[in-house]
Amino acid sequence: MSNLIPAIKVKNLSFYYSKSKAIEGISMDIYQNQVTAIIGPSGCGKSTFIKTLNRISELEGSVKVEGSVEFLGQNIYNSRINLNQLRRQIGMVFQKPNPFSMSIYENVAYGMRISRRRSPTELDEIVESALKDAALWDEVKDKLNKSALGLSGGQQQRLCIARALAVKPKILLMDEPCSALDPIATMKVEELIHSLRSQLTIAIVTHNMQQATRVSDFTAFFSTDESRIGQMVEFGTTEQIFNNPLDSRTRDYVSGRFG
Ligand SMILES: Nc1ncnc2c1ncn2[C@@H]1O[C@H](COP(=O)(O)OP(=O)(O)OP(=O)(O)O)[C@@H](O)[C@H]1O
Repeated sequence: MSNLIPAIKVKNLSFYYSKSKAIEGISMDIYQNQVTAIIGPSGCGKSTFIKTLNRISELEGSVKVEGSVEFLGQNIYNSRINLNQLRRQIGMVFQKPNPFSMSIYENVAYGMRISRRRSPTELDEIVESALKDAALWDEVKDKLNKSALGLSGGQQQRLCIARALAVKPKILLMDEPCSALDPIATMKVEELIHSLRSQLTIAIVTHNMQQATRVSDFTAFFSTDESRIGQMVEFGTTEQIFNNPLDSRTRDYVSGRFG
């Protein structure tokens, strides 16, 4: 525990969609090379929270953020932050696989083509390595030029993970990455999360409590207050949150009594 280094430090973060406050006063650290799960009942702000960590939440239109998110010693809400660079360093995988309508190869190469010029050999190497890291290489190596839309849902999700990994992010945010997948595809993504931990830091939103216990080292439990605003109730090791929660609301949720 004592060797843990925060990759992201969230301080007193609140987020509003127009004038409506979705989350309030969240403070927590996301530790390097650890998997942190965000769990809680529907509508408590899990997706909103995770999307504030690379400022994807701003794509929702008129939004407001209070508090800070420190990454590499800077508040990412500082006006001088380069958003493209931030989102390369903090990548994201969404609930529904969203491959682009192009070849498998081009999906993975996409982020590198727009960041800087690379030789074809260099691109080939990065694409192969990202597909291997995403545990998809063996299944697609003979059809790299085929459309990504012809892959199964589980393969498409691993392709989206490969696409995110290709630009070498420091952090990977995953918003319910298995909710559209069958149990076998889910197991593959969970194994992948395990193996990626040595390379990067992962924050994952999940509705599935077994999944949180299987894949994460730390867990944050979110809930809403009486005015329906999301807040963090408890943060701890996954072992502690599930076996020895300190707050009665966490206890009720992890034991399946509500949510
Ligand atoms: N684009 C949006 N515009 C306005 N309000 C939104 C928007 N997205 C989410 N909200 C609201 O913000 C609150 C938190 O939603 P959010 O999707 O972050 O919760 P969640 O915990 O991820 O829910 P779920 O588990 O159902 O996905 C909800 O009240 C929701 O209605």
